[in-house]
Amino acid sequence: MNARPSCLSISGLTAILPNGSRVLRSVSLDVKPGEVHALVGESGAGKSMIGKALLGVLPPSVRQVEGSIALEGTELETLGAAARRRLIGARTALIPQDPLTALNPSRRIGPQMSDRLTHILGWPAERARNRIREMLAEVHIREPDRVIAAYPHELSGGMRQRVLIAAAFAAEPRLIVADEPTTALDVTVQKQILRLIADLQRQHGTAILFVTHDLGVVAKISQSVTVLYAGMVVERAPTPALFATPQHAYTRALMAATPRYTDPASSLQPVGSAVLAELALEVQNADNEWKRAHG
Ligand SMILES: Nc1ncnc2c1ncn2[C@@H]1O[C@H](COP(=O)(O)OP(=O)(O)OP(=O)(O)O)[C@@H](O)[C@H]1O
Repeated sequence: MNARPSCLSISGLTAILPNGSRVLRSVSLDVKPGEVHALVGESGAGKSMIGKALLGVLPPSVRQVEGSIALEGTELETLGAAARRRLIGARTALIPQDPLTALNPSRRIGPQMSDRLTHILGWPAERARNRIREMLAEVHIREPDRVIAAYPHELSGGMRQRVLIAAAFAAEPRLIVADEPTTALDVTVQKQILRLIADLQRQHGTAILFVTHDLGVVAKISQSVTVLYAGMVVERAPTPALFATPQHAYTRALMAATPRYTDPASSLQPVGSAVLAELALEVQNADNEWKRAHG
Protein backbone atom coordinates (compact mmCIF):
# COMPACT_ATOMS: atom_id res chain seq x y z
CA MET A 1 0.00 0.00 0.00
CA ASN A 2 1.25 3.48 -0.85
CA ALA A 3 0.86 5.52 2.34
CA ARG A 4 1.98 8.79 0.81
CA PRO A 5 -0.84 10.62 -1.00
CA SER A 6 -0.25 12.23 -4.37
CA CYS A 7 0.92 15.80 -4.18
CA LEU A 8 -1.90 16.72 -6.55
CA SER A 9 -4.74 14.41 -7.45
CA ILE A 10 -7.35 15.55 -9.95
CA SER A 11 -10.23 13.19 -10.57
CA GLY A 12 -13.10 13.46 -13.06
CA LEU A 13 -12.71 17.23 -13.36
CA THR A 14 -15.41 18.63 -15.61
CA ALA A 15 -15.92 22.29 -16.45
CA ILE A 16 -18.72 23.60 -18.56
CA LEU A 17 -19.64 26.79 -20.47
CA PRO A 18 -23.08 28.43 -20.31
CA ASN A 19 -23.93 26.89 -23.71
CA GLY A 20 -23.48 23.43 -22.18
CA SER A 21 -20.20 22.54 -23.89
CA ARG A 22 -17.51 21.02 -21.73
CA VAL A 23 -14.06 22.64 -21.72
CA LEU A 24 -12.73 19.96 -19.37
CA ARG A 25 -14.06 16.46 -19.97
CA SER A 26 -13.63 14.29 -16.85
CA VAL A 27 -9.93 15.02 -16.50
CA SER A 28 -7.96 12.88 -14.06
CA LEU A 29 -4.26 13.20 -13.35
CA ASP A 30 -1.83 12.69 -10.50
CA VAL A 31 1.37 14.47 -9.61
CA LYS A 32 3.47 12.43 -7.19
CA PRO A 33 5.52 14.13 -4.48
CA GLY A 34 8.72 15.58 -5.91
CA GLU A 35 8.04 14.65 -9.54
CA VAL A 36 7.62 16.80 -12.63
CA HIS A 37 4.40 15.94 -14.40
CA ALA A 38 3.98 17.49 -17.84
CA LEU A 39 0.57 18.53 -19.10
CA VAL A 40 0.89 18.75 -22.85
CA GLY A 41 -1.57 19.80 -25.51
CA GLU A 42 -2.17 22.25 -28.30
CA SER A 43 -3.59 25.73 -27.81
CA GLY A 44 -7.15 25.55 -26.47
CA ALA A 45 -6.77 22.01 -25.08
CA GLY A 46 -7.67 23.24 -21.59
CA LYS A 47 -4.24 23.23 -19.95
CA SER A 48 -4.65 26.65 -18.34
CA MET A 49 -8.21 25.78 -17.29
CA ILE A 50 -6.87 22.92 -15.15
CA GLY A 51 -4.40 25.25 -13.43
CA LYS A 52 -7.17 27.79 -12.89
CA ALA A 53 -9.53 25.19 -11.41
CA LEU A 54 -6.78 24.18 -8.99
CA LEU A 55 -6.10 27.75 -7.93
CA GLY A 56 -9.87 28.43 -7.68
CA VAL A 57 -9.77 31.17 -10.32
CA LEU A 58 -11.88 29.78 -13.18
CA PRO A 59 -13.32 32.56 -15.38
CA PRO A 60 -16.87 33.54 -14.32
CA SER A 61 -18.31 32.00 -17.50
CA VAL A 62 -16.80 28.60 -16.68
CA ARG A 63 -18.27 26.38 -13.96
CA GLN A 64 -16.63 23.37 -12.39
CA VAL A 65 -19.52 20.97 -12.34
CA GLU A 66 -17.89 17.76 -11.28
CA GLY A 67 -14.74 16.19 -10.07
CA SER A 68 -12.36 16.63 -7.21
CA ILE A 69 -8.99 18.22 -6.68
CA ALA A 70 -6.92 17.10 -3.71
CA LEU A 71 -3.67 18.60 -2.47
CA GLU A 72 -1.65 16.10 -0.46
CA GLY A 73 -4.82 14.18 0.31
CA THR A 74 -6.96 17.19 1.28
CA GLU A 75 -10.02 17.57 -0.96
CA LEU A 76 -10.32 21.27 -1.78
CA GLU A 77 -14.12 20.92 -2.03
CA THR A 78 -14.31 20.17 1.67
CA LEU A 79 -12.79 23.53 2.59
CA GLY A 80 -14.41 26.94 2.85
CA ALA A 81 -13.13 29.68 0.55
CA ALA A 82 -10.72 31.20 3.11
CA ALA A 83 -9.27 27.83 4.19
CA ARG A 84 -8.87 26.82 0.56
CA ARG A 85 -7.00 30.05 -0.23
CA ARG A 86 -4.76 29.50 2.80
CA LEU A 87 -3.94 25.91 1.85
CA ILE A 88 -3.23 26.82 -1.77
CA GLY A 89 -1.16 29.82 -0.67
CA ALA A 90 0.92 27.70 1.67
CA ARG A 91 1.39 24.59 -0.50
CA THR A 92 1.47 25.84 -4.08
CA ALA A 93 3.09 28.52 -6.22
CA LEU A 94 2.85 29.58 -9.84
CA ILE A 95 5.53 30.29 -12.40
CA PRO A 96 3.56 32.21 -15.02
CA GLN A 97 3.89 32.29 -18.76
CA ASP A 98 4.58 35.99 -19.13
CA PRO A 99 6.82 37.42 -16.42
CA LEU A 100 6.10 41.02 -17.42
CA THR A 101 2.34 40.90 -16.95
CA ALA A 102 2.75 38.87 -13.75
CA LEU A 103 4.67 41.70 -12.12
CA ASN A 104 3.21 45.03 -11.04
CA PRO A 105 5.01 47.64 -13.21
CA SER A 106 4.84 50.37 -10.57
CA ARG A 107 6.40 48.45 -7.66
CA ARG A 108 10.01 47.49 -7.01
CA ILE A 109 10.98 43.82 -7.36
CA GLY A 110 12.00 43.19 -3.72
CA PRO A 111 8.64 43.98 -2.10
CA GLN A 112 6.76 42.11 -4.83
CA MET A 113 8.85 39.03 -4.14
CA SER A 114 8.38 39.15 -0.39
CA ASP A 115 4.62 39.91 -0.49
CA ARG A 116 3.63 36.26 -0.56
CA LEU A 117 5.94 35.39 2.32
CA THR A 118 4.77 38.25 4.56
CA HIS A 119 1.06 38.52 3.60
CA ILE A 120 0.05 34.93 2.99
CA LEU A 121 2.51 33.05 5.17
CA GLY A 122 2.86 35.72 7.86
CA TRP A 123 6.66 35.79 7.89
CA PRO A 124 8.32 38.78 9.60
CA ALA A 125 9.67 41.29 7.05
CA GLU A 126 13.32 40.63 7.82
CA ARG A 127 13.01 36.85 7.43
CA ALA A 128 11.28 37.41 4.09
CA ARG A 129 14.03 39.81 2.93
CA ASN A 130 16.75 37.32 3.85
CA ARG A 131 14.95 34.50 2.09
CA ILE A 132 14.55 36.60 -1.05
CA ARG A 133 18.32 37.29 -1.07
CA GLU A 134 19.05 33.58 -0.67
CA MET A 135 16.70 32.72 -3.51
CA LEU A 136 18.12 35.38 -5.84
CA ALA A 137 21.53 33.75 -5.30
CA GLU A 138 20.01 30.35 -6.11
CA VAL A 139 18.72 31.63 -9.44
CA HIS A 140 22.22 33.00 -10.17
CA ILE A 141 21.45 36.70 -9.91
CA ARG A 142 24.79 38.31 -9.15
CA GLU A 143 23.64 41.79 -8.13
CA PRO A 144 20.74 41.11 -5.77
CA ASP A 145 20.62 44.68 -4.44
CA ARG A 146 20.21 46.15 -7.88
CA VAL A 147 17.46 43.65 -8.72
CA ILE A 148 15.64 44.10 -5.41
CA ALA A 149 15.54 47.87 -5.99
CA ALA A 150 14.64 47.65 -9.70
CA TYR A 151 11.26 48.11 -11.36
CA PRO A 152 10.18 45.25 -13.66
CA HIS A 153 10.84 47.22 -16.88
CA GLU A 154 14.48 47.69 -15.83
CA LEU A 155 15.14 43.94 -16.09
CA SER A 156 15.39 41.69 -19.15
CA GLY A 157 12.71 39.07 -19.79
CA GLY A 158 15.03 36.30 -18.62
CA MET A 159 15.89 38.19 -15.42
CA ARG A 160 12.21 38.80 -14.70
CA GLN A 161 11.50 35.08 -15.10
CA ARG A 162 14.44 34.27 -12.75
CA VAL A 163 12.88 36.61 -10.20
CA LEU A 164 9.50 34.86 -10.47
CA ILE A 165 11.14 31.43 -10.23
CA ALA A 166 12.97 32.57 -7.10
CA ALA A 167 9.68 33.87 -5.67
CA ALA A 168 7.90 30.60 -6.49
CA PHE A 169 10.48 28.44 -4.68
CA ALA A 170 10.99 30.89 -1.77
CA ALA A 171 8.32 29.48 0.54
CA GLU A 172 9.19 25.85 -0.25
CA PRO A 173 5.80 24.99 -1.77
CA ARG A 174 5.01 21.30 -2.28
CA LEU A 175 3.67 21.95 -5.77
CA ILE A 176 4.54 24.51 -8.40
CA VAL A 177 2.33 25.06 -11.43
CA ALA A 178 4.65 26.16 -14.22
CA ASP A 179 2.40 27.54 -16.96
CA GLU A 180 4.44 27.53 -20.18
CA PRO A 181 7.22 29.36 -18.29
CA THR A 182 9.58 29.66 -21.25
CA THR A 183 7.13 30.47 -24.05
CA ALA A 184 7.50 34.26 -23.80
CA LEU A 185 11.33 34.16 -23.81
CA ASP A 186 14.05 34.18 -26.49
CA VAL A 187 15.17 30.72 -27.59
CA THR A 188 18.62 30.96 -25.96
CA VAL A 189 17.12 32.16 -22.68
CA GLN A 190 14.49 29.39 -22.79
CA LYS A 191 17.16 26.72 -22.40
CA GLN A 192 18.77 28.45 -19.40
CA ILE A 193 15.42 28.94 -17.69
CA LEU A 194 14.38 25.34 -18.27
CA ARG A 195 17.68 24.11 -16.80
CA LEU A 196 17.28 26.45 -13.84
CA ILE A 197 13.77 25.16 -13.08
CA ALA A 198 14.99 21.55 -13.38
CA ASP A 199 17.96 22.22 -11.05
CA LEU A 200 15.86 23.96 -8.40
CA GLN A 201 13.19 21.26 -8.64
CA ARG A 202 15.78 18.58 -7.90
CA GLN A 203 17.45 20.53 -5.09
CA HIS A 204 14.17 21.44 -3.38
CA GLY A 205 12.30 18.21 -4.17
CA THR A 206 9.29 20.21 -5.31
CA ALA A 207 6.56 18.60 -7.42
CA ILE A 208 5.80 20.52 -10.61
CA LEU A 209 2.78 20.46 -12.89
CA PHE A 210 4.54 21.66 -16.01
CA VAL A 211 2.16 23.02 -18.64
CA THR A 212 3.57 23.09 -22.15
CA HIS A 213 2.71 22.57 -25.81
CA ASP A 214 6.27 21.43 -26.57
CA LEU A 215 7.12 17.71 -26.48
CA GLY A 216 10.82 18.61 -26.53
CA VAL A 217 10.34 20.31 -23.18
CA VAL A 218 8.32 17.33 -21.90
CA ALA A 219 11.22 14.98 -22.75
CA LYS A 220 13.77 17.20 -21.01
CA ILE A 221 12.04 17.98 -17.77
CA SER A 222 9.28 15.53 -16.82
CA GLN A 223 9.02 12.06 -15.33
CA SER A 224 5.40 11.54 -16.31
CA VAL A 225 3.01 13.15 -18.74
CA THR A 226 -0.65 13.69 -19.54
CA VAL A 227 -1.62 14.46 -23.13
CA LEU A 228 -4.74 16.61 -23.40
CA TYR A 229 -6.94 17.25 -26.43
CA ALA A 230 -10.18 19.30 -26.33
CA GLY A 231 -10.27 19.07 -22.54
CA MET A 232 -9.99 15.26 -22.68
CA VAL A 233 -7.12 13.10 -21.48
CA VAL A 234 -5.83 11.26 -24.53
CA GLU A 235 -2.90 9.46 -22.96
CA ARG A 236 -1.09 9.34 -19.64
CA ALA A 237 2.25 7.60 -19.12
CA PRO A 238 5.70 7.76 -17.59
CA THR A 239 7.66 10.05 -19.93
CA PRO A 240 10.15 7.41 -21.20
CA ALA A 241 7.25 5.05 -22.03
CA LEU A 242 5.35 7.81 -23.84
CA PHE A 243 8.28 8.45 -26.14
CA ALA A 244 9.22 4.78 -26.56
CA THR A 245 5.72 3.43 -27.20
CA PRO A 246 3.13 6.18 -27.69
CA GLN A 247 -0.29 4.52 -27.49
CA HIS A 248 -2.54 7.09 -29.11
CA ALA A 249 -2.42 8.20 -32.73
CA TYR A 250 -2.66 11.82 -31.55
CA THR A 251 0.48 11.46 -29.40
CA ARG A 252 2.30 9.99 -32.39
CA ALA A 253 1.05 12.87 -34.53
CA LEU A 254 2.31 15.42 -31.98
CA MET A 255 5.70 13.69 -32.05
CA ALA A 256 5.76 13.85 -35.83
CA ALA A 257 5.09 17.58 -35.53
CA THR A 258 8.02 18.14 -33.15
CA PRO A 259 11.34 18.69 -34.95
CA ARG A 260 13.65 16.70 -32.68
CA TYR A 261 11.60 13.53 -33.00
CA THR A 262 11.62 13.45 -36.75
CA ASP A 263 14.31 12.77 -39.25
CA PRO A 264 15.73 16.27 -39.87
CA ALA A 265 15.62 15.54 -43.60
CA SER A 266 11.89 14.84 -43.54
CA SER A 267 9.32 17.60 -43.35
CA LEU A 268 7.17 18.07 -40.25
CA GLN A 269 3.72 16.52 -40.40
CA PRO A 270 0.71 18.44 -39.13
CA VAL A 271 -1.86 16.37 -37.25
CA GLY A 272 -3.60 14.54 -40.12
CA SER A 273 -7.31 14.47 -40.88
CA ALA A 274 -7.65 10.76 -39.99
CA VAL A 275 -6.30 11.43 -36.49
CA LEU A 276 -8.52 14.50 -36.09
CA ALA A 277 -11.57 12.43 -37.18
CA GLU A 278 -10.66 9.74 -34.62
CA LEU A 279 -10.35 12.41 -31.92
CA ALA A 280 -13.67 14.01 -32.88
CA LEU A 281 -15.34 10.62 -32.53
CA GLU A 282 -13.75 10.03 -29.12
CA VAL A 283 -14.89 13.47 -27.93
CA GLN A 284 -18.41 12.79 -29.20
CA ASN A 285 -18.53 9.37 -27.52
CA ALA A 286 -17.30 10.87 -24.25
CA ASP A 287 -19.92 13.65 -24.47
CA ASN A 288 -22.73 11.19 -25.29
CA GLU A 289 -21.76 9.01 -22.34
CA TRP A 290 -21.66 12.03 -20.05
CA LYS A 291 -25.09 13.22 -21.26
CA ARG A 292 -26.57 9.76 -20.73
CA ALA A 293 -25.20 9.66 -17.20
CA HIS A 294 -26.58 13.14 -16.46
CA GLY A 295 -30.05 12.66 -17.88
N1 LIG B 1 -12.97 32.97 -20.13
C1 LIG B 1 -13.38 31.97 -20.89
N2 LIG B 1 -14.68 31.77 -21.11
C2 LIG B 1 -15.11 30.76 -21.89
N3 LIG B 1 -14.30 29.89 -22.50
C3 LIG B 1 -12.99 30.02 -22.34
C4 LIG B 1 -12.45 31.07 -21.53
N4 LIG B 1 -11.10 30.95 -21.56
C5 LIG B 1 -10.83 29.88 -22.35
N5 LIG B 1 -11.95 29.32 -22.81
C6 LIG B 1 -12.05 28.13 -23.67
O1 LIG B 1 -11.69 26.99 -22.90
C7 LIG B 1 -10.91 26.08 -23.67
C8 LIG B 1 -9.59 25.78 -22.98
O2 LIG B 1 -8.83 26.97 -22.91
P1 LIG B 1 -7.39 27.03 -22.18
O3 LIG B 1 -7.00 28.46 -22.14
O4 LIG B 1 -7.44 26.29 -20.90
O5 LIG B 1 -6.49 26.23 -23.22
P2 LIG B 1 -4.90 26.05 -23.19
O6 LIG B 1 -4.66 24.60 -23.48
O7 LIG B 1 -4.34 26.58 -21.93
O8 LIG B 1 -4.46 26.93 -24.43
P3 LIG B 1 -3.17 27.89 -24.58
O9 LIG B 1 -1.99 26.99 -24.74
O10 LIG B 1 -3.50 28.66 -25.83
O11 LIG B 1 -3.11 28.76 -23.36
C9 LIG B 1 -10.75 26.72 -25.05
O12 LIG B 1 -11.71 26.16 -25.89
C10 LIG B 1 -11.05 28.18 -24.81
O13 LIG B 1 -11.62 28.76 -25.95
